[in-house]
Amino acid sequence: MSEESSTATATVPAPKAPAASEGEALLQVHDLVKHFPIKKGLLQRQVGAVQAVDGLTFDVRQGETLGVVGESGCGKSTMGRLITRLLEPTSGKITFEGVDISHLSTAKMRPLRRDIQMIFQDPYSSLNPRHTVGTIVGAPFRLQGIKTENGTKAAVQDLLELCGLNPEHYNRYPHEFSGGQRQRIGIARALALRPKMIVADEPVSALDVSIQAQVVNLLDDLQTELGLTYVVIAHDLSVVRHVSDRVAVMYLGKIVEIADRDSLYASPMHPYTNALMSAVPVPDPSRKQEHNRILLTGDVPSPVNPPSGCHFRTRCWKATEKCAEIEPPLVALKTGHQVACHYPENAPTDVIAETITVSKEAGEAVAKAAEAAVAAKAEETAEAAETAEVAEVAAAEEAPADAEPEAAEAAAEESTEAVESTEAAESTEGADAKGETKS
Ligand SMILES: Nc1ncnc2c1ncn2[C@@H]1O[C@H](COP(=O)(O)OP(=O)(O)OP(=O)(O)O)[C@@H](O)[C@H]1O
Repeated sequence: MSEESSTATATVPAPKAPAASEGEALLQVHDLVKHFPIKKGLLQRQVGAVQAVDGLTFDVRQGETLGVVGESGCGKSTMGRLITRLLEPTSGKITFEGVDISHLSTAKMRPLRRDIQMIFQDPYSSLNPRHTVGTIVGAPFRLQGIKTENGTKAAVQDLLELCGLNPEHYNRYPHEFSGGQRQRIGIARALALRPKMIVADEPVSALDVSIQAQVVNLLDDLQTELGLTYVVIAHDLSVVRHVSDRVAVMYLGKIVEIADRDSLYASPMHPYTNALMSAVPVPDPSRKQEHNRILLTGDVPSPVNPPSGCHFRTRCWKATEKCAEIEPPLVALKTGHQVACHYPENAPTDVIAETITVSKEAGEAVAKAAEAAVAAKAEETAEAAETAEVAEVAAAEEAPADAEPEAAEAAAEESTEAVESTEAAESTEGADAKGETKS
């Protein structure tokens, strides 16, 4: 970094002292679930749910980059929006620096928005075309009511410089920039309040390959310079390999494998991870012979009605009856290497026998719990159906809007989500089109 820019960055608020030391968990996620309700009919009764995220448990350590990979629709973006609290979780716990943020209200989340920021995939739709770069990057200061030493303009120009943009372009509009430059503007905006953690959802997939490397390198440099913690969501395994310290592989709302990058790439244990890895092209023709390509058949099943047991079993060449009956728990087969599979590959042989016993016991416990849950659910559904019927009759006879408690509740839930999501989008001033359409 030039002398000029290092002097300049001094006007931006100084980074807050990290509360967690190196290697300690900054973010802890426990059994996180997000089910989007599917509603039908005049009364908008819930007839099912998209199980986008279905029980995620993981940590993000101070200063590391956790890469999250998986096919389209497996719940990566939903996970990202949950941990930045752009979405309200259905259940589970999210702890940031020891504080439970799972169900914090919009007002209580506001100060925390300074610490957790998001970079969106599409630099074309995440920047307001009617605002100048100065307004876009300066928005977080305005929204949080922060006064900077030499004024917002100087702070914004420092941020532009930090992200490799010309500070003179302060008054330009997004359409005057290329895709890579726009993503840099998005990064500058995310950095404005010196966050501790940044969730980057497919930060380079909308960019040309030549530009991708520049943006990845910029993220790398900023991490070193500012001590940032990243969660990088991507479907490109080479990008994830380059940026990550640890990698989590997701399939249909669940983490199927999580490990240190080198361990995961050298000896992937879950058949799904193996299949993903084998799909990466090998540039060296002499190594092509030994490269066994695993072709996955079919599509990812619908998250509305996922397969029983192991979600991957319908596409897995190793699946047996056991996989349909018992959901494999995520267990550590090596230090720092967890996998959820009854028949893991590349696992140390001494731990396999042990794991099989553990997973059998855990599986039995899960099966028992599932049976109990099904019985409880059946009872609950019967009760709910009865209540709904009574409400429907009352609705038909008297005041229709007031007499449908379920629908009213669901609407309230949805509007809370919409408010949350709008507020969050505001905090970054990012009109993220995907979020707007989905939420
Ligand atoms: N607001 C929503 N309402 C209903 N379903 C949703 C909503 N948001 C996401 N989904 C569904 O949840 C599932 C997971 O979506 P998500 O976008 O998290 O997956 P992804 O792995 O990020 O995929 P992609 O890489 O294509 O964005 C999908 O089936 C999607 O259709």
